[in-house]
Amino acid sequence: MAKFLIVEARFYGGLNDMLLSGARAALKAAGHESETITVPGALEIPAAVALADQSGMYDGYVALGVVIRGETYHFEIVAGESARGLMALSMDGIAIGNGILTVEDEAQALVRADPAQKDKGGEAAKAAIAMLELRTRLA
Ligand SMILES: Nc1c(NC[C@H](O)[C@H](O)[C@H](O)CO)[nH]c(=O)[nH]c1=O
Ligand SMILES: CC(=O)[C@@H](O)COP(=O)(O)O
Repeated sequence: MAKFLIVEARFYGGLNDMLLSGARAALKAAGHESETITVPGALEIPAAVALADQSGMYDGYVALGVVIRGETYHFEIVAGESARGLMALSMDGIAIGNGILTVEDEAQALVRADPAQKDKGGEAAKAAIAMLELRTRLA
């Protein structure tokens, strides 16, 4: 059994709840424990993962968030930089699954957050599990 930390940016409560449900279900189905922390937005997720990993308390991480395009360039920053930050941590050997939705509108987010539809929360959890297993095998 491994211990995962779910780091969620609760920008859209109902959508976040759906992502969280899918991620927790996937981790539990694989026999792993999980805890959840909340950060203000997707931009804060990579730093939260880095800080949590310094504690040595967790084996892997699942990043959950919803980024919906608005009127300005900020969407590109939030979507791109949160993904880049997670990728950098992943390249350092930290087992992470990226479940940050980057979508045009709430309808697209709903389909992807829903565990009964695209279940991106569960998908991110399964990716984190797979990367931890890979790291363990290659260690
Ligand atoms: N617009 C969205 C944000 N924006 C907030 C940023 O993530 C960040 O918290 C802020 O810029 C302060 O550093 N965050 C989301 O998760 N989703 C959005 O749609
Ligand atoms: C992704 C965002 O930061 C976005 O929701 C902000 O909206 P806006 O670009 O209209 O300020």
